[in-house]
Amino acid sequence: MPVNENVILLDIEGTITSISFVKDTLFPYVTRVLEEYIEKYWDDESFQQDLELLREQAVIDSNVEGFVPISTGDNAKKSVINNVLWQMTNDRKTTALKQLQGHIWKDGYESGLLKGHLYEDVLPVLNKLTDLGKKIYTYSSGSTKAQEYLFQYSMYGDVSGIFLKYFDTKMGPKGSETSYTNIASEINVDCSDILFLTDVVVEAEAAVRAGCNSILLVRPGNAPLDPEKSSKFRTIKTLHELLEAK
Ligand SMILES: CSCCC(=O)C(=O)COP(=O)(O)O
Ligand SMILES: [Mg+2]
Repeated sequence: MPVNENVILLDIEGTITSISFVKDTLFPYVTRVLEEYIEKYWDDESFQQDLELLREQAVIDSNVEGFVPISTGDNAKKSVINNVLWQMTNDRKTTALKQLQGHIWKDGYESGLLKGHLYEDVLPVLNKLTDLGKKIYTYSSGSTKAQEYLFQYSMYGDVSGIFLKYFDTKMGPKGSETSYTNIASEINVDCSDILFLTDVVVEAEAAVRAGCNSILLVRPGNAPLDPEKSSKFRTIKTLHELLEAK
């Protein structure tokens, strides 16, 4: 069997989806519609929950350099917009930002403006792995809703059925070992039965510290890997290599 582990846990951006789709399509979409979205949904319960998370995050962030506070009263909407834009400029992976982004992308996917990008090897290989009895999950900084929309409205149609469950930063940050033990206990397997695929060495290292195995993806447009730090890991260019004998 080319892959020993029974669980394949996939990072999204830089692993099965291009970084360019996230940075040049998804993020600019949020920047473009943010003001209109906040005006339209301000009083909705779903947005008020997102706002509560953003306010909680703002308390945590108050000492971060360049922090943009969220105010109450007349300036509240403007301050939320500025806080979100500040977080996005710094590519922060806070659960609060990611939850809001996921909700904003929903409209874009439903209107057909956004189509989730997947590298062409992803579906054939994941289908093959599923046929071999492997269980497929994702773990991304993007919220579980953002992940679900990306697969539901992908460039290949609705492919969400391939994935048994999506995990996000509610499991913990991707550079933290405990996030991987949390995921293992959520799906009731031992870490050693999980193969985590990612483009980021720090994430691979955290997964390995937790007892998982990890392989690095080298996709076009990814940041170059540090040769020394990445040398401990197998690197592959497409998922097809998972099906080849090692
Ligand atoms: C699920 S698509 C949105 C991706 C995103 O917002 C992000 O920050 C990428 O994180 P990843 O952990 O998939 O590299
Ligand atoms: Mg990634």
